[in-house]
Amino acid sequence: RIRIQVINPNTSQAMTNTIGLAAQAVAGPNSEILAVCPSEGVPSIEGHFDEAIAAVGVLEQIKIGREQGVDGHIIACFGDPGLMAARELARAPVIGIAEAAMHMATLVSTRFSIVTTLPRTLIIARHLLQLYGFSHHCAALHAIDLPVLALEDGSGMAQRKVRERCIQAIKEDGSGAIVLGCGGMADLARALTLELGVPVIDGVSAAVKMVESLAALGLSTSKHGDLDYPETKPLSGQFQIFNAE
Ligand SMILES: NC(=O)NC1=NC(=O)NC1=O
Repeated sequence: RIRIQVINPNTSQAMTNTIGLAAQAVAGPNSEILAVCPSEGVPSIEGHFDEAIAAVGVLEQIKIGREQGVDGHIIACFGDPGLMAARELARAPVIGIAEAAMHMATLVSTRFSIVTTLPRTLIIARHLLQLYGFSHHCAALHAIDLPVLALEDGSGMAQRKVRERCIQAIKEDGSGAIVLGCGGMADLARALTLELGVPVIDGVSAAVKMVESLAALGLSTSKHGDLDYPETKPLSGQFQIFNAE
């Protein structure tokens, strides 16, 4: 049996639920999903400032998961906030949903489009494309121009906008697949794939299957080199929780 910790880096319980259900829907019979979010932080992540705040909460959850002995961690925000820091802290694999969705998209298409939330977050997706080496795979990036939490307001407006943007991207971008650029869109991928007839990829479910694959292969985060545990030093104030026991 493996246990996968799925971290919603923002503090919105509704989005944590959406993300947890999407992870549960694809989890294998041997996998247990632990959906969590930071106890304090930012209700939604919509820029560099929010990401910096959220990263501390992600690291706190990574530490808790490590103490619980989880077999993998997922950072369920499209900016993959704190990913490399989390890999230093973790022993088990740590997968960000942006990297997971991008990797999957390259396996089923030559070029993909990204549909995300606010236009100002497009630069974060662009930075990740460069960091992961996928810039030339991404045909275009689109934003529905709604805040992240519009996905949880029950109106269906954000979901309709995502669908419209996907249809437009398929018509205009010359890409073969769509990557959904928000953890809160995780529940939309399967229906959109069926309706639109192209792979619409959610990073939460992609990451769950990647963690299961890594566990099955006996692979975990390398501690040889720059992802070794952080250097030991006396952390102060709110960060004392990270001091080695
Ligand atoms: N591009 C995004 O919408 N990023 C996100 N902000 C959140 O709070 N969750 C996400 O996935």
